[in-house]
This record gives sequence, structure tokens and C-alpha cells, in this order.
Amino acid sequence: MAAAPLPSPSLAMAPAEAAPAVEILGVDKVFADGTRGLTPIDLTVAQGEFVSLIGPSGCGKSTLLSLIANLIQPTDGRLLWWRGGFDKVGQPGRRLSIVFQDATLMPWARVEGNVRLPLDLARMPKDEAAPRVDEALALVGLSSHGRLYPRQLSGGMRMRVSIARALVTEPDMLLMDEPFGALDEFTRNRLDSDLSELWRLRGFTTIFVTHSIYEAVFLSTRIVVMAAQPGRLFREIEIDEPFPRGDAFRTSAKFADYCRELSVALMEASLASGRGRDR
Ligand SMILES: Nc1ncnc2c1ncn2[C@@H]1O[C@H](COP(=O)(O)OP(=O)(O)OP(=O)(O)O)[C@@H](O)[C@H]1O
Repeated sequence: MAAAPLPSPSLAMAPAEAAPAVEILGVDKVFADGTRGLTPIDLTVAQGEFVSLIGPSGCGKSTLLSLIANLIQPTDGRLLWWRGGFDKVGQPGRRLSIVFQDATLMPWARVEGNVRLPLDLARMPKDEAAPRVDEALALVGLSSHGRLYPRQLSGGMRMRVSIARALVTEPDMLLMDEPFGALDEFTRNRLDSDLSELWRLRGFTTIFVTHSIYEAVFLSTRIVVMAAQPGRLFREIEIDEPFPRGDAFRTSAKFADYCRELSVALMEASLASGRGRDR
């Protein structure tokens, strides 16, 4: 994704002073069959942060993301989006988009039609939508691919289309559930670099689910480690490295130190899983 510089201000460098984008207040989730997805969780993500959720399988990462996306409701506790209810989400400054692991493109529609889908659903006139689709495709480096069909694209390109579709609504918050998990490591590294640059330039708050230690360290301003049985927050690690980040960071001793620290935290989270709450 060759992200073109944009004039929009980035809050990404000052998350500590930024207002909350989402507040998760004593939220837990018990599913209809009695499975406890999460024990009560308190977590605030500030505007402009890039927060990764990582932890053993079943620790509730996707459940937490689905709660933030309002796709499911908490059993107890509440969430605030930009200090308000979900009814205000979608208004300017409060736009939310989600990207799933599977690109889920419409096979019968061209790339540009797939990217335009959220604007079509919002009944935006085609002539108004067209420049936004072009811009979103440019952001992910697919300007010349708009007339192709999904079957003509590689897995990495399909995921770029999925990201363009999320960006076309100009989100203030982007939720990503293991978007690059199915890609080879080389493609994943490139998409990570491009996503990091897009995030830096556009300043959207990002909450990113991953199983990859390297990916979490490379992308995040903060990593939230979770433990399972029951799903809960276990530890937080701030990644104190300026942006833009590139291969120099990926190959640095500091990067290796963070990876080691996160790896130890994950081992401890794994050991703590199934042993009830630890904080
Ligand atoms: N719809 C559901 N009904 C019942 N149990 C569910 C449902 N969705 C998730 N769970 C359970 O809630 C717990 C948390 O699941 P979740 O998918 O959020 O974990 P995860 O950390 O995203 O896992 P993974 O890393 O394997 O994707 C698991 O025990 C899971 O089996």
C-alpha cells in the first residue's frame, strides 16, 4: 500500500493526552450456552492509539473486538464510544470500520464495486462515491486494479481490497481481527509496514487482534496480553518506538528485546490460563 501523504492531523504520536475513543467498563460476556467468553474487563483505548490484543486461543480477543464493534452485547458492564453511546457511532468523528481475517469479497463484483459497497449501502450517489473509491484504492496501492475481479488477485491483494473497503468510509476507528493471519510472512510484513504508514498518516485509532509476536511489536503503541479460562486482561506492554517504523526497527536489538518480553508475557498468560483470575 503506497500510502500518499495526507493533510489530516495524526493523533498517533500523543495518545496519552488524547481523549478516549472507546471505554470498556466492567464488561463481561457469557454466551447463551453458558460459556464465559470474558470476565469483567476495564480497558480504555485513546484516540490515535494502535492497540494489539494477543493471547492464547480462546482468551476472548474476538469476543472483545465484537463487543467494541457492537456486534454482540455485554452480559454486564457497558461500553462508550467517543464518550457516547453506539447510537452516535457513524457521525463525523465517530466512524468505525472492521476488517476480518477473511477478505469476504463479492466474487461477482469488480474490485471497485467491492470497495464501494459501504457507500452503496449508505445510498451515496455513484459520482460522489467514485473519487472516494479511487482514493481508497490508491491508499492500498491498487489504483490500477479497480476493474479486476477478486479471482484475479493474490491473497495479499484481496486483503488490500478488504482494507480499502474499510477505509472508504474514512473511519476514525479501525477494528482488525487477524487480518493478515492467512498470509505468508513476506506478504504479511509488507502489509504490516503499509498499514503502519497508513495509520500514521491518517491517525485512526486501531484495535488489532493477532497471534504474531513480531506483528504486535512492529505495529503497536500498546499491546494488551490476555489469558484464557476465563478470558481476561493479563498484562500491558507499551512499545516506546517512534513512527515511522521500518526495517531498521524490525532488525534492531530493541525490537528483539520487546519480542522477548512479549514472548515471556505470553508464556505466563498461557500458564495462568485455566487458573482463574490473577489481578
Ligand atoms: N457464540 C459463542 N457461543 C459460545 N461460546 C463462544 C461463542 N463465541 C466464542 N465463544 C467462546 O468464548 C471464548 C472466547 O472466544 P474468542 O473467539 O473470543 O477467543 P479468541 O481469543 O479470539 O480465540 P482464537 O485465538 O482461537 O481466535 C472461547 O471459549 C470460545 O469458545
